[in-house]
Amino acid sequence: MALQFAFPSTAGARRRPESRSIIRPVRCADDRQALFNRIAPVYDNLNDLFSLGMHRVWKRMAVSWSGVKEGDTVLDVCCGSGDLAFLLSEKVGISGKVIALDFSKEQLQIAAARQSEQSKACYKNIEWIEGDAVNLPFSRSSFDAATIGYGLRNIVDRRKAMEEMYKVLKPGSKVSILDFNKSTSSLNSSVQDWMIDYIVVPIASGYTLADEYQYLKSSIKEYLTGKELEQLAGEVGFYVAKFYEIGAGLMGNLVATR
Ligand SMILES: C[S@@+](CC[C@H](N)C(=O)[O-])C[C@H]1O[C@@H](n2cnc3c(N)ncnc32)[C@H](O)[C@@H]1O
Repeated sequence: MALQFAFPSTAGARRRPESRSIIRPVRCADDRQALFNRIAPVYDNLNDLFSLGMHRVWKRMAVSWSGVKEGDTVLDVCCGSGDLAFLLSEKVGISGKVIALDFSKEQLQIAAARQSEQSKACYKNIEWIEGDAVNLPFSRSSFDAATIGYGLRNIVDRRKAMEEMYKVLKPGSKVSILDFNKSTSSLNSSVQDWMIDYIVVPIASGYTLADEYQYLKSSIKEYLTGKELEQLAGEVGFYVAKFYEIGAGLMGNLVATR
């Protein structure tokens, strides 16, 4: 079902009345859905700030690794406010189609508002779908390529999400999975921890979102290493899976071919 949204008010972050010092454990899908709804108003600006704009480069790399071509029908899972979907639509052009799915209504509202502010014709063929990555509402073998940016780490049942992506991809097509790298290098993980503790969380606390961004650290610790991601993709049925470290090893991208 395509979502039709009115323009949301994105003027300023929605502030909660008081800052909380207790870190609420984020354990289940419902917690995560609420978390992504809460951070939606500031998510894009904070991404630019924390990565000094580099997330845009990594997302371009992820899209290019997906092997997307003009005229393709492609899927972006966990689309958030739409960065990867917009990049994909530039690749598929006006003869292609982008389906972008997320379970956060607020992220989707921002994505739809961004779409209506843009004049590029190709952006018109993005359809926003509210749905769950572990239960994709599409037929088997419907997509020529898929992406998922900073999404898989946040999904409780990652194997199911991988199975779902495998199911909806056409044979021979690829999924490109961009996320933080759960590095096996203690230097890399110390740098990630330091950046989260001393840059990300203090800035996020200015928006009363300290807990939400503190979750980043535990989510990386609970994520999979590049080797584990390759292994999971193989177990699910992808016949080639290759993990690339990018961003000085702080980020990683798995490319899996069905
Ligand atoms: C960190 S954001 C990434 C957004 C976007 N892909 C980007 O790279 O900017 C993660 C997104 O995944 C979505 N998400 C997490 N778990 C999900 C699930 N099970 N089904 C659908 N969306 C999910 C969240 O709502 C959120 O918008």
